[in-house]
Order: sequence, then C-alpha cells, then structure tokens
Amino acid sequence: MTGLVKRYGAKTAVDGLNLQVEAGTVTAVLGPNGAGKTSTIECCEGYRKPDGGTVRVLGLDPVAQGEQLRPRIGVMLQSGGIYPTVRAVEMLKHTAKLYANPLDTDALVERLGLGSAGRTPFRRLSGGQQQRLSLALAVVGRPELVFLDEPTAGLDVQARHATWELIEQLRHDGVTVVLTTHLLDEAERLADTVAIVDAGQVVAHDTPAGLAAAHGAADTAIRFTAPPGLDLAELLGTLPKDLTAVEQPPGSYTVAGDVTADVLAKVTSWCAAKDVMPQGLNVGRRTLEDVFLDLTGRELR
Ligand SMILES: Nc1ncnc2c1ncn2[C@@H]1O[C@H](COP(=O)(O)OP(=O)(O)OP(=O)(O)O)[C@@H](O)[C@H]1O
Repeated sequence: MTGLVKRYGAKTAVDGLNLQVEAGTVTAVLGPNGAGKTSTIECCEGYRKPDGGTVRVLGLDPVAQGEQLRPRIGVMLQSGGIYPTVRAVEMLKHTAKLYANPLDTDALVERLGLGSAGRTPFRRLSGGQQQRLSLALAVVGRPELVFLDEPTAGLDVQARHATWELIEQLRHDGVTVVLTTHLLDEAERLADTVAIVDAGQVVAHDTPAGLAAAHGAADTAIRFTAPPGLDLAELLGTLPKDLTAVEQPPGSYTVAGDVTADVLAKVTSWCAAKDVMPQGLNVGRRTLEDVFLDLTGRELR
C-alpha cells in the first residue's frame, strides 16, 4: 500500500502509510496502542474504505474487488465477528465446506486445543477459546494470505505457543501472513520482517536483525530506575563521548554505547554523589524493545 490515509472525523488514524509485503513471508506490524495498526489491516481486508492512498492485496482493490479477494484471504478480527449462539466446531466445519480445499478440521481443532469446546455456543467460550476459534476460521479455507489482528492477545502461554506453531506451519506452507502484535518476542520469533508503526506511519521496516543493527542494538546498555528528572547532561559529562543517556518513561534510565566496567563505576558513583539509589540496575545488550522505544518514544505495552 502506498500513502494510505484513514480518518475518523477529525482524527487521522493512518497518515500516509507505506508498506509492501513479500508473498510467502510473515510480517509483524508492531506499534503502541492507537498507532493505526488495526485501521491499516481493516483497509487491507476491505472492511474500511481508505480516505487516501492506494491499497492492493494480491493485486486487487479490497473495496472495489472484495468479492474476488475474500475467498483468497483469511481474516482474524480483534473482536470476533462470529454469531454468538453458533456452536464452535459446527461453525468451523460449516466454514470449511465453503472452500474448495480446506484444512482438516479435526486436526485444526486438535492443534488449537478446541476439542472440549466442540458443542459450546461461541458466546459461552472463554476469551482464549473464542480467539483460537477465530484463528481456526481464518485459516481453515487454506487462504493465500492471512491477516491476524493480535492473534495471541490475552492467551495463556500454552495457547500462545500453539498459535505460534500454527503460524509457522502457515509460513512453511507458503501462506503470506500479516499480523499485528504488541509483543516483541512474538515479532522476533515469527516474523521475517517487522514494520514499526507509530502515529499512522511506518517508521521502520526490516528484518528483526536488520532493525537491531541499524539502531545500535548491538550496543550494551545500563538500565536502572530512580526518581524522575535526573540531570543526564551532567551525567554524560562524566562519561566517554560516544555514550547516550535517556530517561524514558520518566524515572527509567538507559545509558547506552560501549559500556565498560569503568563506565558502570562512573554511573554508580555519579548516582552516589547525588544520593540517588539506582534500583533494578542491570547491564545488557540493547534489545529490539530499546529500538522500538527510540523510534516511537513509547513502550510497547
Ligand atoms: N471507529 C473509530 N472511530 C473513531 N476513532 C477510531 C475508530 N477506530 C479507531 N479509532 C482511532 O484511531 C486511532 C488508531 O486506532 P487503531 O485501532 O487503528 O490503532 P491500533 O494501532 O490498532 O491500536 P491498538 O494497538 O490499541 O489496537 C486511535 O486513536 C483510535 O482511537
């Protein structure tokens, strides 16, 4: 898509967003709450009409050519969209019959641990079961491309791993997957490329390793918490020139760069001179989470 714009009244949710996804890959769209991820995905699915820009999915316009597109894609919405009284597995079997070459529904039920949910009406399923059923419904028709909006939000660890394995299987089968997530480990584990969205735009799109390399994630960092408002310019004055220091969010400090034992000693003695106790201090590699924080100024959750 190029230059995608989506507005709700005066609010511009998506603000000229550009994103190209290669067939057969898994793309994770990562961003803070309200960044415009869901709006973007819904424009790709044809559920929302863009206010500007061009969206093509499998070469088709999702709004004008929705009828052609829909049988070829799978969609897992954040909020169900499933009849509340319909029984879980019946719904899945019924949906499978609408497709020429569906997946084996029994195997899918087994894989997603939905066996016990068989005859339960959708509205009586637990949140996690509803979500796994939505995922099953999205993939049962063997789509060429699936959109998964926060597929593991709120799932327990076991269900999350089952979902990850299913997504890995899709990728292995050559299905193109676009998923949104707040979870960095999910993006790192599953995605060939990660698109970081902030304020309705893609601010970076690369492989997880590429993002990390481009944004200094190989550096080491000292992290600690302390009362907000420490004078970081003064702290930096005591440290070698190539180091950086940020307070984000207030009271959480990161000193990054070539962190040696000498740098660590200088940071702690500066704190001591200010009568500040650095809590939870640790030294480690900068992570993709730090990259995210740098790019968006916000934490993932
Ligand atoms: N139907 C709507 N009417 C009005 N405003 C909306 C509507 N849907 C979304 N918004 C607003 O548009 C912005 C982007 O929302 P969107 O749901 O696309 O973001 P998101 O990145 O998916 O967020 P989250 O991670 O919380 O799901 C938000 O500020 C949201 O409040």
